Amino acid sequence: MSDPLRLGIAGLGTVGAGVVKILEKRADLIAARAGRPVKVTAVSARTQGKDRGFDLSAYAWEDDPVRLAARDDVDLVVELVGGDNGPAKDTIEAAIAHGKDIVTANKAMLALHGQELAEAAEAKGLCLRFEAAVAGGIPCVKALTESLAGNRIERVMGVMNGTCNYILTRMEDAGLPYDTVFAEASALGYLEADPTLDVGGIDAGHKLALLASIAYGTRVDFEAVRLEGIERVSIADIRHASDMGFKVKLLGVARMTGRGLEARMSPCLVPAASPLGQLSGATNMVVLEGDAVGRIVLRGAGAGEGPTASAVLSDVIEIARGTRLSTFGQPAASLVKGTRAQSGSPAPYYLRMELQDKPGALAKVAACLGDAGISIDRMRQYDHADASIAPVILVTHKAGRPDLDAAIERMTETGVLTGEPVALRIEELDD
Ligand SMILES: NC(=O)C1=CN([C@@H]2O[C@H](COP(=O)(O)OP(=O)(O)OC[C@H]3O[C@@H](n4cnc5c(N)ncnc54)[C@H](O)[C@@H]3O)[C@@H](O)[C@H]2O)C=CC1
Ligand SMILES: N[C@@H](CC=O)C(=O)O
Ligand code: NA
Repeated sequence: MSDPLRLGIAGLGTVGAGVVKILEKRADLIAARAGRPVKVTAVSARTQGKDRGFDLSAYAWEDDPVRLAARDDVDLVVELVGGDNGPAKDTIEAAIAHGKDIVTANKAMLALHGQELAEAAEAKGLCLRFEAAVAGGIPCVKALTESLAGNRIERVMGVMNGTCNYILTRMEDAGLPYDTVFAEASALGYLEADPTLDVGGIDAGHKLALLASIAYGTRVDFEAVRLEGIERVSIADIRHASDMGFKVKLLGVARMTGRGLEARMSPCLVPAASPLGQLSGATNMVVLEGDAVGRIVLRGAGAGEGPTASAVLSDVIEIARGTRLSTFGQPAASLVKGTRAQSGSPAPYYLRMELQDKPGALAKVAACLGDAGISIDRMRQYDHADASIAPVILVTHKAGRPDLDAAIERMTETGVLTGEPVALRIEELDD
């Protein structure tokens, strides 16, 4: 058997500890599949004296992950420190400077700095791989990069933040308001240290930006992703959506249009009976559509020790086998700067608003939509405890988002609204 591949693991938290445990438990199986042993030689974390479920004394210790990346007995650096800058980025840069391949799960850093890091690594003939960074255990990066390499990718879609999907499905199942379920998610340890990353759609936006780069051969452009979080989705929206045969999902969609790259991560209504509509709890789903293959639906755990470590190991074993793939499926230097589509394709929208309950209020709202060229498909006024307020649900025919935003602005100017309307796109999955 060939020489071992020697790993330096930076970060021994949920994912890093999971990687070490699988490498210890499945050493023979991994060696057989890789054609050579895969061994951890050195590790780094903030605290050394902590029980992580394995014997740390078997590995050399470094306080500083940058020093770990420079060690002569490390061939491949596994970056599991996290954060879009600071020690994680320093570690990867040090690995590149010292000629080491890199595997990371760090979507935030790659979404912001992936282009420069991939170019720097590839300029030195090194691999920088990131299967765990997108939808954790779901092998969507490899599916796009390898299995679907012969396709023109028509659309990439998905639910890529388990925390948001947990919150939305729990609100529906238990009939609980957003704030209560958010507190539950926090108590369960689901939320990132900065919860806005989850509920603001940022974490999922990072993941979509990475998949879009592979799918369309464009430089990673997180700024191109139009982001909207789930904070304003209410139990009322979830119930109304359900009455109409829809579920509310934080949905990411990327597609290349004649107007440029359309990429958005926002709460949308999707048909309840579709695979995306059926997705419950913290599970993720990635839907890939290729011109030759058609639609592929991948469903599984997007986070957690085992699933994320599984994805990290898929990259480690790929490199151990001698397979050397570009980070984004083609040389990073050949990725083009994509044009950003200024707005998404037209779609029907669900609108919930509260009006002053007085003559002519609804007519003014309808006129604002009509003036913006938006036609109403369905409308419903429902009961409210406060008799001075009239809550209204509207579903529009297909409309462009800029037109809808202009109409909402004009509605606000009329003074008949008692709060900011909620507008949710109804995603047409089969067009
Ligand atoms: N936890 C999960 O389910 C998933 C995590 N990821 C990504 O994997 C990466 C790691 O995540 P977790 O394991 O959850 O994080 P964690 O917070 O559990 O662990 C981070 C580790 O890095 C170490 N660390 C932090 N700063 C350090 C420094 N300056 N020097 C040395 N060590 C330092 C900590 O001591 C800890 O061992 C992140 O980029 C995260 O976004 C991706 C998918 C899922
Ligand atoms: N916060 C993320 C964790 C994995 O990326 C999520 O909820 O999906
Ligand atoms: Na993945």
